[in-house]
Amino acid sequence: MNEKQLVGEKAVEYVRDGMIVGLGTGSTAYYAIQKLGQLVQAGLSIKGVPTSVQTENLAKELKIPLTTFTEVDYLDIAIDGADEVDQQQNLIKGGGGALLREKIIARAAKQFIVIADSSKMVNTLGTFPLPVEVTQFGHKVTKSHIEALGGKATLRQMDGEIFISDNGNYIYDVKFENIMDAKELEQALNLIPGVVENGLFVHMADKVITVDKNKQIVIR
Ligand SMILES: O=C[C@H](O)[C@H](O)[C@H](O)COP(=O)(O)O
Repeated sequence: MNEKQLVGEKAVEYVRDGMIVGLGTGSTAYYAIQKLGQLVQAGLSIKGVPTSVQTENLAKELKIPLTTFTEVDYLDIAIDGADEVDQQQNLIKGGGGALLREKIIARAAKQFIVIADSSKMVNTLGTFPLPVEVTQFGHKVTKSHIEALGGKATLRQMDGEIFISDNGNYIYDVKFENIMDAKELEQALNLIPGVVENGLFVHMADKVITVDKNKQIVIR
């Protein structure tokens, strides 16, 4: 079993009957959702809230019942991947472009469980360019304000076109040298008009499930 599957399936052990479950996005969350699909087929009763259209489609294929924030105002648990996890369990997320819905869902969850293979564990955040979701309107001006904070911003492209998020926004991937104060940067970015959200998740993870050098699961 690969590391992503190991951590993804481990996280599902925290899901109990009757829970409202935030369903993450990406190649690690995929394994958690697959496992949840199997458990639902075997009789587990849950309702999922997907963090992206991609995950919504996957959950529908697997016949996982879904709900929305018009019906619920909190979640019991959310399970999601990360692009980087530092030693304080702060995260960079959004490599798949789902950061906005992911952050709303993580914040609404009583328990936020992060699943990360060993390649995601870092001392300091910032090797992975930080995704910043911005409105299309005025995005070049917004970019210059983002870069004034010290990073180099690149407008995300996909298949030769500008990438558009599930919320209809653009994403800039911003390379900072080292992110020394994640909380300060998270707040400074979100104060810029035109920035909708950024991929820094500070003090949000309740548990990180990863794998050590001996391929043993580590929960911290
Ligand atoms: O927008 C995408 C999400 O933040 C993902 O959780 C993150 O990019 C990690 O994805 P993966 O598990 O595919 O590495």
